[in-house]
Amino acid sequence: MRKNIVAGNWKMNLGYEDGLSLFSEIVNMVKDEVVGNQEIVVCSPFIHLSSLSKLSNTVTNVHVGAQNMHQAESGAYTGEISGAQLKSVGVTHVILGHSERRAYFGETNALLAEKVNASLKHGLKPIFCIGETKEERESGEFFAVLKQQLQEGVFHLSEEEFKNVIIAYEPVWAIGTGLTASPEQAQEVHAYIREEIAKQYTQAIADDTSILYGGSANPGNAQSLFSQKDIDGGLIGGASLKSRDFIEIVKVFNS
Ligand SMILES: O=C(CO)COP(=O)(O)O
Repeated sequence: MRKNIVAGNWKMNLGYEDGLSLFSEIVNMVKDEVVGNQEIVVCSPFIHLSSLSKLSNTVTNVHVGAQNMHQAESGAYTGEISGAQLKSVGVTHVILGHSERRAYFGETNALLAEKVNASLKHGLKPIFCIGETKEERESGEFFAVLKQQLQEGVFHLSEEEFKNVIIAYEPVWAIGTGLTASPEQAQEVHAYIREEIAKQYTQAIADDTSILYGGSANPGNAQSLFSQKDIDGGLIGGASLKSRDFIEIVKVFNS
């Protein structure tokens, strides 16, 4: 059975104390209000990770993730962070291939494949993001774009390795824009992704892969998105910075 996962991506927001306060609120709300088997992953800036990971030890279903990592083990890579370093502070997940990393930092599928390998080597679960731009959606070529991102980014993995991968579909045109993919549009893509995984690996592996939706998800639209058959959770940006909004999204999986 695949897991329902709600992950928050804080992006480059929150000072140290503000991040700790938000996370403490989330942990307390999870203890009081979350009753399902859903997993929660908070992906914070690096400065918070060590402290959040300690706080997360008080609840079993809350995990801490990074938003990026370098593909090398260690060495002269000024300003970068390695999988081993993340692991050493208790991080369990890492977002890789976010469209902001692809667009602003030139991350290619080939580089991301190396980062995916490095994350798995250190026992970190990659939340691998794929998504098309507005132009790619309008031109109708978006399925081909998504397929290429999967093929070059994660489909080189063995079955055993791929079982640790979480996929996030984040249409670039829906990120931070207030424009959300309709539940039907998102479902169509999620079903396509699952089909491609089944073709590459097996139906059983495809059925067990959690595929998250990201892009202007909020407490008002989460229910209709998450009720779609192939949408197993969300990768939440803006709404993950407010504990109440984030927890209401998490609670969609309470029933
Ligand atoms: O990029 C996102 C999560 O990774 C989505 O951001 P928003 O939820 O702010 O649109």
